[in-house]
Amino acid sequence: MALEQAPAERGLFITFEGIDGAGKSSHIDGLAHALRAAGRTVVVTREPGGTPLAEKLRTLLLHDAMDPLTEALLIFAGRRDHLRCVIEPALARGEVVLCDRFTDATFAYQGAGRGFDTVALLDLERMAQTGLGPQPSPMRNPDLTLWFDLPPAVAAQRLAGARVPDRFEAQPVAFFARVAQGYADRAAVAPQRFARLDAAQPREAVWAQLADVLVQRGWLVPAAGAPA
Ligand SMILES: Nc1ncnc2c1ncn2[C@@H]1O[C@H](COP(=O)(O)OP(=O)(O)O)[C@@H](O)[C@H]1O
Ligand SMILES: Cc1cn([C@H]2C[C@H](O)[C@@H](COP(=O)(O)OP(=O)(O)O)O2)c(=O)[nH]c1=O
Repeated sequence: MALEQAPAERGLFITFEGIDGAGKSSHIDGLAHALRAAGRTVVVTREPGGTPLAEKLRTLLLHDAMDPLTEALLIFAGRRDHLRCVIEPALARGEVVLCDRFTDATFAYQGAGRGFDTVALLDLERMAQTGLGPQPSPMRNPDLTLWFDLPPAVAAQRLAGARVPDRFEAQPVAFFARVAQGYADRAAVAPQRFARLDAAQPREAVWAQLADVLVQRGWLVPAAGAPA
């Protein structure tokens, strides 16, 4: 779908979520390109990571064994640094932040996947995502979460042979079934924020769904002659 300039200029925080292999990374650059073509300044970033400190934590998280609380604390420590150093400043400048995974991944992987206490995660979420600027402000949450929903067996097939698995990707399909349910649970409590994409469709069809979500929100408009 071809897209052209949209009027909105406030900062936008858009996250990409789904189990490993769901197809998130395949579409982030495409959306960045479409938004830039529409006149927006776009920051593409990821979690765990996104700052020098948080990237160091990412390396530890993806490769070193640790207990569940340590894992959760490192994830939120990196997230706060990422929010303070990258995400909040970009949003304050009116830019679009596209982030490959954010807090929903923590509820899905550490909470549903590993069975870590969800109430503790809610506390950590509140602590890490508030008090980020000089003025009191509500907890920072994404404006939109693009949820790439794909059956775990299909994701496993797509990933087989595609790349060397990290500590999370090496988990069995049953783990990803719990993670997928974790995403579904998060989506159920924030239906306005979540947009579910049927990620089992071919790449072009997934992109068409994604672009349509942005068009429906008024953040992109279809170019003249392009399908609405
Ligand atoms: N819609 C699709 N249909 C088939 N294969 C896909 C599709 N989207 C992505 N892939 C492939 O699946 C694998 C995982 O995609 P990727 O975008 O890296 O997923 P993620 O970032 O969610 O882990 C890659 O080999 C990619 O080329
Ligand atoms: C953000 C986040 C990621 N993860 C996991 C999910 C992924 O398996 C892994 C790395 O995420 P990701 O960057 O999506 O990996 P890749 O680019 O290799 O697909 O970290 C968590 O367990 N909790 C979190 O809060």
